[in-house]
Amino acid sequence: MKIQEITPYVLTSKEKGSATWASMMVLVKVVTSNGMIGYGEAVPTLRVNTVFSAIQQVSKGFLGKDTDNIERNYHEWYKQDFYLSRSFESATAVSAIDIALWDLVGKEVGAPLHKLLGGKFREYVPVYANGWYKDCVTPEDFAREAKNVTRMGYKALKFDPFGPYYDWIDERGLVESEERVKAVREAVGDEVEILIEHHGRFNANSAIEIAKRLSKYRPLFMEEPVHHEDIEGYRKYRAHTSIKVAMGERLVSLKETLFYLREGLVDVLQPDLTNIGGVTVGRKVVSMAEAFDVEVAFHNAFGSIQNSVEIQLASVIPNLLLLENFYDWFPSWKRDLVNNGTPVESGRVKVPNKPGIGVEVNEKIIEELKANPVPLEVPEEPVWVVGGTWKNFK
Ligand SMILES: O=C(O)[C@H](O)[C@@H](O)[C@H](O)[C@H](O)CO
Ligand SMILES: [Mg+2]
Repeated sequence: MKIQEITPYVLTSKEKGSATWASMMVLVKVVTSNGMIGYGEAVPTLRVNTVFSAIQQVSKGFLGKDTDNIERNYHEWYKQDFYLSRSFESATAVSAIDIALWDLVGKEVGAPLHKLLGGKFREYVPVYANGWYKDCVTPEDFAREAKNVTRMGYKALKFDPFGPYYDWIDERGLVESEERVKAVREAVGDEVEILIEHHGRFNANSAIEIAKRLSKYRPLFMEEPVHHEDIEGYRKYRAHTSIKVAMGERLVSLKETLFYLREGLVDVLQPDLTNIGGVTVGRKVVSMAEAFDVEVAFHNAFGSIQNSVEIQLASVIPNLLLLENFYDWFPSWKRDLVNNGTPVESGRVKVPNKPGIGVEVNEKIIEELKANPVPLEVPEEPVWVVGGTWKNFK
């Protein structure tokens, strides 16, 4: 099949998601010469505008190509772009198109991705909850909502307990963060896993202090304890802590990932198929992690196409730890965007057997919610913060 049209869409509505960027989706629709349709998804963040135009640019490299040659098509873009390894916009654009191509090939042969990728390793993908702590500030707020998450059947949940602290944290911040984590541990009991999100925002000294205070609550992992590119910070953190480190959502290539694995900086890799290079690069990255004895917990914070394709890849790999899940905290239109939903039951998702990425898109929602890409406002609370938590409680 020849690639005939590639169309990006920005979807948004008044209904708020768990964070500013969680209220949007950047969708890519690919149509072939024989009228088949595949869908992919790109990352929004504050770059909705530039990602939208990156998709238009990257499309020029894919139009007229054959959907049978997914690997070669990716490589062709790698060759053309020159700055791909340095451009988040190009990486997410090519990822979205790649996901749509895998969707198309699955639909063409009538097989779900898991079948094309080696077959199911598991029928159910274990997930952890994120996005559940909107507007939580006090320990009581966190405890109440965490309890609710466990009542919904989740066995693992992630949260960022650090309020507005950035770069460094003082005694007051350490005390407040600890009170929140303690409250959550007490609310969920010993058997539910707690994952601590730092959003890559501390210097190593502060992150190490945090680890000292929080280790006793047995977090499953500490996510992005230091700034993403702070290699020396990661090394220092590793030298002073024994707690597991998770990272990877901002990685944009196979070889960038190799660096973190080979340096021994990561225990749990968190690749995101919507910026690592789609399924084509994503499947290599998770196999490489397997060889390093590193588990995988896919980053999955944006929309229902990302969620669907990640369920497929998560179902086939032996080294899966968990898949991130916002599904229950999506604005409702993100759930409605796909016809056959992927609900979470008892902390896991049943792997769909429908062709391609395993879901069908409801085009009516696209027509209703498509919007012109416009530069986003930059509010005091950064877009990556779960809404209403960028506050101190005392
Ligand atoms: O691991 C993650 O999920 C990310 O770091 C973020 O994507 C956030 O948690 C998100 O900002 C909340 O919407
Ligand atoms: Mg994160």
